[in-house]
Amino acid sequence: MVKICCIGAGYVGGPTMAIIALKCPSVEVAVVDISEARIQAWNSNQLPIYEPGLEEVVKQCRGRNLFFSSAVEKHVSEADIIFVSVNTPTKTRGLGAGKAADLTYWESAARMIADVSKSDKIVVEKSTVPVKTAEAIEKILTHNSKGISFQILSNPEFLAEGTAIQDLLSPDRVLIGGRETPGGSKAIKALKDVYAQWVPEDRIITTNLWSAELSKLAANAFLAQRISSVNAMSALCEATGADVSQVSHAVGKDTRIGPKFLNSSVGFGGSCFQKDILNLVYICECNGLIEVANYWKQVIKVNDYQKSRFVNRVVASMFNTVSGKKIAILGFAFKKDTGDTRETPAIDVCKGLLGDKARLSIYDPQVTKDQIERDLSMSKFGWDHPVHLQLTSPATSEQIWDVAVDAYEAAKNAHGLCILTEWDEFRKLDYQKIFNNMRKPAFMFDGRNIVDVAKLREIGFIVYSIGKPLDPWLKDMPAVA
Ligand SMILES: NC(=O)C1=CN([C@@H]2O[C@H](COP(=O)(O)OP(=O)(O)OC[C@H]3O[C@@H](n4cnc5c(N)ncnc54)[C@H](O)[C@@H]3O)[C@@H](O)[C@H]2O)C=CC1
Ligand SMILES: O=C(O)[C@H]1O[C@H](OP(=O)(O)OP(=O)(O)OC[C@H]2O[C@@H](n3ccc(=O)[nH]c3=O)[C@H](O)[C@@H]2O)[C@H](O)[C@@H](O)[C@@H]1O
Repeated sequence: MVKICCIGAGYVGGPTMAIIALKCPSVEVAVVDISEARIQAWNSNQLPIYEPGLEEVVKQCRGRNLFFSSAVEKHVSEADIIFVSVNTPTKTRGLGAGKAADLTYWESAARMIADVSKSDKIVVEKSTVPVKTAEAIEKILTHNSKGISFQILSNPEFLAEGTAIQDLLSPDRVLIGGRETPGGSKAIKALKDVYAQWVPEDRIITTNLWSAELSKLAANAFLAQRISSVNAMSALCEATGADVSQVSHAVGKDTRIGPKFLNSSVGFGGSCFQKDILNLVYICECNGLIEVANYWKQVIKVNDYQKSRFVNRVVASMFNTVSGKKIAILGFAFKKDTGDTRETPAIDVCKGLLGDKARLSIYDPQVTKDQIERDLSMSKFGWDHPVHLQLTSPATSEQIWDVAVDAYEAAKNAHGLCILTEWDEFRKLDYQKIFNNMRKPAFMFDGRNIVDVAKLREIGFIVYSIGKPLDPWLKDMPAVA
């Protein structure tokens, strides 16, 4: 029986291994983590992450051929194939701080694999890593290898949160990179055999190691670039009276461009886009490719611009001050159908409004108060470390934000309402009821373009919706970041 061990029981390790266990009943899969709490949660009825469809898959396989354990060394030493899916945060100190990937967790996992292995292993990079990481990992593994053979493969993950199960069951492609040697080819075949249990052969792409590592960074950079492109257009739409949804639709009809990923928003969030582009920028700089680095840097600059543009719109519309005013924040997760808040644009928007002394009432169907508290007190990039190693600054004594049980409570007596996540339930709210219980004039700032602007204006709201023709009220308000 093939034994697989995955180091890192997170958003990638957990769901990916659950699907492998589901589709390969003859493979034994152990998912291990240094965080005891996370492993306990995976073994409980309250999984540590929210992902539609995940619970059913875990329940079906857990205890059969899927195991969650904190006995890291035991499972690593017994495995034939070891996936490494640990955090690869942005460095906060030293060389490359603010850009380069911090490979501390990866390196410690690799050293541990080298220490405890007694038989040949295939080690799979599942985490997103800088191109050429495999070379460094190989050195760590083969130094002191006691005659054991290690084959390194790059098998980056392309799942998106909220649709992880679907993405894993029916991936656009599975990418496997390996050494162009007989040993490398054998390892690639072994991993390919696992995926081939459910992924059609023509969707399993094999490449050399460096192409696989770089393709992952490139894919995320291209995706984020599309969002920054449409968001840049949204600012121009507001200035000219064009409607960004109409522009996206018209542009996306070109089959060479395609309709996906063209929704204008308050900015992209999530654990990877920014981190991976910063990493790409750093790699370009290290290779002396300054123009290329600057090109990709601009994707992040536009994203930051979009978030501050939104905050400025809110403040400028409300007579240039939100001091002491209650503002409802609907949605805190970085996208719908996930409880994940890593790099969510809501953090920057909330911090921007709190900086102008607003009082916030936050509601998100999947994000807890504790999480919001951590996010609003955490330093930049602090979140991307195992939970027990995260540093937060002490909460402010004067708490100027709170969490509401639902959207109606959040909006009660509020001056304004900001939609920051596109949860389906926000489309179906009784906006007349919300309007009746708000201060007047009542403002709606839709950062996700999900409300019916005409209907809300009919009710009496002053509406700002990203990239849409401006409300007459907003036309005279200077709000460019
Ligand atoms: N979240 C996502 O949607 C995607 C993430 N990725 C990449 O996958 C990697 C992992 O991301 P997530 O799963 O989101 O992170 P995560 O933070 O949810 O999970 C990482 C886990 O690794 C554990 N860990 C860290 N060092 C360890 C060690 N030495 N031994 C055992 N466990 C250790 C942590 O405790 C944590 O539970 C990152 O490189 C990320 O860029 C790639 C595609 C999608
Ligand atoms: O490497 C990763 O971590 C993953 O990053 C993204 O997945 P994810 O961040 O989970 O979610 P996306 O659906 O890509 O959304 C990212 C952000 O962009 C925003 N977005 C997305 C699409 C769009 O049209 N407009 C837009 O603003 C979302 O609201 C969200 O804040 C990629 O889609 C995955 O392929 C990749 O594996």
